[in-house]
Amino acid sequence: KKKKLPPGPRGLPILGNLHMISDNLHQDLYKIAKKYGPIMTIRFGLVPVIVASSPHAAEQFLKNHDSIFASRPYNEVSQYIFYERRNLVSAKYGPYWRNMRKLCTLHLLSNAKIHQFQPMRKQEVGILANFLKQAASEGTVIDLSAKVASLSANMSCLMIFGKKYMDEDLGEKGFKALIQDILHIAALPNIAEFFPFLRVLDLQRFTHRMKELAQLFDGFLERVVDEHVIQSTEQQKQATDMVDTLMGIMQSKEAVFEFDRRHVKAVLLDLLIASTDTSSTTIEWILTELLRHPDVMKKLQSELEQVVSKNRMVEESDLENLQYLNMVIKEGCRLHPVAPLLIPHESIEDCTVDGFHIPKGSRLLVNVWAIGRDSDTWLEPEKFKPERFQGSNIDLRGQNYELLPFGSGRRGCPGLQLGLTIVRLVVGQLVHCFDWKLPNDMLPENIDMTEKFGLVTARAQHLMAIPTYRLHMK
Ligand code: HEM
Repeated sequence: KKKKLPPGPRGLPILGNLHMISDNLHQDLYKIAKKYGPIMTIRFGLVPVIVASSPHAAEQFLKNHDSIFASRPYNEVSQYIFYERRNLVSAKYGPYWRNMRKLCTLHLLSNAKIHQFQPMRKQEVGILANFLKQAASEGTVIDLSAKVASLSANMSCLMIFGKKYMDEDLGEKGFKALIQDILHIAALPNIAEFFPFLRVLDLQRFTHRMKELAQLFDGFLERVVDEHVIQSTEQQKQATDMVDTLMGIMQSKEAVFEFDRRHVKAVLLDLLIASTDTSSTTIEWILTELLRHPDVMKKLQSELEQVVSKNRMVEESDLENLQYLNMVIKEGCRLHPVAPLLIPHESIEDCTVDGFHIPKGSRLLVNVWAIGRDSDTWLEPEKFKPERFQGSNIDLRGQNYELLPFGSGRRGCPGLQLGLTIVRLVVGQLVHCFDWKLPNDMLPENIDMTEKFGLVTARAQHLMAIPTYRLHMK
């Protein structure tokens, strides 16, 4: 008896459904799923891809069959750039991933570690606020996307490497553009992966670019690690940043698995790439929605006035008391999950989901962008309305399958607590300290909302706005 695969559009010979895919993969899959249903199959070349597009489907894969779908597919980016998959993000499901994940959650992303970097976050957000205060007095238009990206890169560098690195420190294109290059290239369909026999031709010049990026980042990470080795021998310093922590683990030989300099570099690169653009892009989209909805901005400012007062800035200790801010963030993440298809998962054995046969080695994409727009789940899904979370216990930590900006289950984001703290603090501070106006009398409804798809999907156009300082403090 033939096993029943999930339905899907008929593919072309060899190409499969690749011809149906444009620049915004998540949007294309959303449209295709409307016809074929919340669990569907498409083919990228020779590779079967299962797409989950409803809360129920997400729960099936990420909870009920979590251990079967907890692996990651092979890809050339992790092979070339992430030290032959020695990082956490692209490690296969198994003992190596389990040990790595434990190491990261226990030593690098624990609550104690997050707390340790709190003064640094306060200082960096303070520096940005001072810059904006000056710009406000001069009526300058601010490139908010660029400012938030720099803030996030600075916070990531200070936490991971112990110091800030500037764009000039990495290649001609600069630090932030190169991180975006990795995220972009990692998300694009790579012909060499779908048609292994075409690999040698490198038709898209991806392999060439990956090797270039790998060399640039490796040179940079070598320098960072060397600097730390010199400092630790000269000053006997305590572990203060994540490089110190990882070097300490490497030297103590306490890791129960092979852990050498390549592993240290792979984890450092993982943390840098996983933390920088995710946080800044989430903030960028939420600020965009606030500028598009002045009434929501006003309501949030009034909450901030009540809880914090206009006599001081927002502190991290205020965050728990800012209920409306939390609703704004949930609503922003519902409409703009920055990883719209999560990171691809892969099944490690055959299984049956909702009566459909899913063969071993299938790629799984969970379209959380589509789930956030599911009209069976959300009332008026296209509208930005934080009030929909009033009195609701839907949270974004992975227990509620209608809202999964951080994924869920074994491969869910281990940096959730840190990422959420940064997003809440920065959005809260920028809205509390400043009123924001669009340049050239632009109307809120005219803000361009085009997306640029990548592993992290950002605004295609930078967000520009003019601040006015609004606190009573000098
Ligand atoms: C707002 C900020 C962030 C968002 C929205 C976010 C989102 C995500 C998503 C959607 C995944 C994939 C889940 C899956 O495949 O099922 C993920 C994985 C991951 N994230 Fe985050 N993330 C954020 C911040 C961070 C931070 C700050 C760090 C660390 C410093 C981090 C580290 C990781 C790692 C290491 C993984 C891979 C986990 C694994 O494969 O086992 N993330 N994140």
